[in-house]
Amino acid sequence: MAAPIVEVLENDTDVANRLCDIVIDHANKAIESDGFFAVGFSGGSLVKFLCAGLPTRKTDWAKWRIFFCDERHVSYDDPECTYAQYRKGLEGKVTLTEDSNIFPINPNVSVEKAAEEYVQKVRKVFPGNDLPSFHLLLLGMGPDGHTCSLFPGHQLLKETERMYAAISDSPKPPPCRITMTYPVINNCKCAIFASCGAGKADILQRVLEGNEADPLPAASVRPTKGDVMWLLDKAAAAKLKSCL
Ligand SMILES: O=C1O[C@H](COP(=O)(O)O)[C@@H](O)[C@H](O)[C@H]1O
Repeated sequence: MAAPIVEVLENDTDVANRLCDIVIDHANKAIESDGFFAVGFSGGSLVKFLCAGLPTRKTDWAKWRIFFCDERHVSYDDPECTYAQYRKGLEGKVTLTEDSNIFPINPNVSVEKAAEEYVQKVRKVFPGNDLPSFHLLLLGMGPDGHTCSLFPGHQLLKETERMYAAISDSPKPPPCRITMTYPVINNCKCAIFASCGAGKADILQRVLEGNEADPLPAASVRPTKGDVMWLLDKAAAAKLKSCL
């Protein structure tokens, strides 16, 4: 298991640019070697970072297979819907076709059923693989150390079987979501976190340097055969001893 790679950039614009450059590089290499690019998108600040820069770069969007690392169980017209946020941000710039190159959850069934259905969608893109290995997961981290919809102290941190699970008691609203779990997260080829702002500084220090006995959710993202990278702005990195 490789140690996390940490890059500190001047500000959030530089983080977004660097992130988009790296994503496109991974995408084009995966398309060349495997014929498709399986990527997990997160919500929150990642939406703005990716929508700003991805459309200006060259890639074959038809070969992308965009899944969600987590998603809120709300209708597509709800402003909390991550899928809708990406659609809005990329509209008119990138051709996104539902269940062809982008895979939303089904909000019209129960959250448990939506998680089960989503596993089937993932399986279709990785036929024959018991545990898919995404080319890239793009992750955010909340100020409590959560990533995806895996929250500190939640029982889903112990999930070992299902690759996506439902959560109905998310401490951050909305309460009902579906989320990737560690078995599939830590089977990815590469995971990249992008975190910006002074509000993340304390928790980042704990996640990256805390060596805690009961690690925060973001600290448990350690792909067994892949890399984990952190792209930070100076404000978020301000309390890292290794960056002083
Ligand atoms: O609720 C969520 O929050 C996390 C972190 O968001 P951020 O805005 O603090 O970067 C996000 O990664 C996740 O996808 C989302 O559902």
